[in-house]
Amino acid sequence: MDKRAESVEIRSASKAYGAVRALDDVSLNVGAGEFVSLLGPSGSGKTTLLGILGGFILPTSGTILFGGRDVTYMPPHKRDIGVVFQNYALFPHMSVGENVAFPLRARRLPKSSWPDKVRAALGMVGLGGYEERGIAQLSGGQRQRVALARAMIFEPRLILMDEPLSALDKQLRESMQIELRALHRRIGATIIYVTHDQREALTMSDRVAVMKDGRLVQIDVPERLHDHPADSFVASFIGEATMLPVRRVDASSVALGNALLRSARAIPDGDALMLAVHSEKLLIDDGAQDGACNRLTGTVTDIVYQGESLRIFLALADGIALSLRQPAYHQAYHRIPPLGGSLTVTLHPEDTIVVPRVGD
Ligand SMILES: Nc1ncnc2c1ncn2[C@@H]1O[C@H](COP(=O)(O)OP(=O)(O)OP(=O)(O)O)[C@@H](O)[C@H]1O
Repeated sequence: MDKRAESVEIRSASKAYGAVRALDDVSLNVGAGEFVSLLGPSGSGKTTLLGILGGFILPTSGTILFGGRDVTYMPPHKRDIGVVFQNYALFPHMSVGENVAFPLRARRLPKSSWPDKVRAALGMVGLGGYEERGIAQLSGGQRQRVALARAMIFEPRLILMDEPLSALDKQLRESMQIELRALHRRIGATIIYVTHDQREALTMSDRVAVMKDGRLVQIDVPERLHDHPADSFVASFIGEATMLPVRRVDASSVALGNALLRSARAIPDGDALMLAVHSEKLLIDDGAQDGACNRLTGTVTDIVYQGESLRIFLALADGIALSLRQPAYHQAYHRIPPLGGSLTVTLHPEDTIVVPRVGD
C-alpha cells in the first residue's frame, strides 16, 4: 500500500432526511491512491456521500472505514483529509501564503516549518512566488489553485473534491482537468471527486461511480462505463448516444424498426430493451469495413458544423433518427451527400450496445 494514500471503504451507507432518502444503501471500496469520481445528475446523492466521508454529515446507517479504521463518527478535523469545494472558501483578507498555511496553523505546526511547506504546495499548483499576493488580485483559476494548495499542504492521504472546477470557463476547466490528473499522479493521494460532468469524470478518473436517486448504479473504469453501460440510464448519461427501443430476436440479434442488427455482446433478457448508438461508432460505409458490420441506410436530414467535427443527422426508412460524427477535414466533405441524399452507415457488432430500459 502506498504510504501517502488511504483506502476508503463505504459499507451500506444510507442517509434519510425525513421521507427523502438522499443516500440509499451505498457500498463502495476505493483503493489507496485511486482517483474515483462520483457522477450523477442533480439530487443523486453525490454531495451527501462526500459529506459523510468528510464527517460533515452523519449517516443514518452504515460504516465508513479509512485504511481499515472505523471513522463513521470521527469529527472532520480528526480525519486528516484535504477538502476542496466549488466556492474555494478562501479568506479574502489574507494573502495567498496565509491562506495556504491555514491548515498548518489549525494543526499547530511550528511556524518555522510553514514557509517551506507553503512554497512547496504553491509550486505544486504552478503558483510559485505568489505568497504575498492578495486573493482579490487572482483570477478564478488561480484561486482554485490556491484552494488546491491549501488542501494539499499537510500532505493528506485522502482528498475530497466537490465540483471544484465548475465555476471556471470551459477552456480553463479542461486544462485544470489535465493538471489535476498529473497532480494526482505526483502526490499519490486517494482522491474522491464529485461532478455532474461526465466528460470531466471520464478524463480524470481511474474509476467512475454513477449515482442515481441516492443509489450507486455502476462503478467501472471509464472505457467500460462508456462502452459497457449497465442500463439505459448509464448509457444515456455517458457519452453521446442515441437511445432507440429495440426488440430481442435471439441471443445475438435485435430488431430496430425494419432492420435486423447483430450484436457480439449478450443481449439481455426481457422486453424493455434499448439500443445505445454512440455517434462516433457509426461509420460511413466506404466498402472498407468488416463484412460482419450492421448496415443502416437513411436520408441525410441535417449537417451541423461544430468546429472539429461535423454531426450528420439521418432518418431511416421507418422514420428512426440517428446521428454520426465525422472529423471535419477536407476529404470528409466528399463522403457526405447533400441534404436529402442517401447515406449508408455501419455499426460493428462489437459496438452494438443493447441495455435494459430503466425509468429516468
Ligand atoms: N439537508 C437536507 N435536508 C433535506 N434534504 C436534503 C438535504 N441535503 C440533501 N437533501 C436531498 O437529498 C438528495 C440528494 O442531495 P445531494 O445534495 O446529495 O445530491 P447531489 O447529487 O450532490 O446534487 P447536486 O449535484 O445538485 O449537488 C436530494 O433530493 C436533496 O434534495
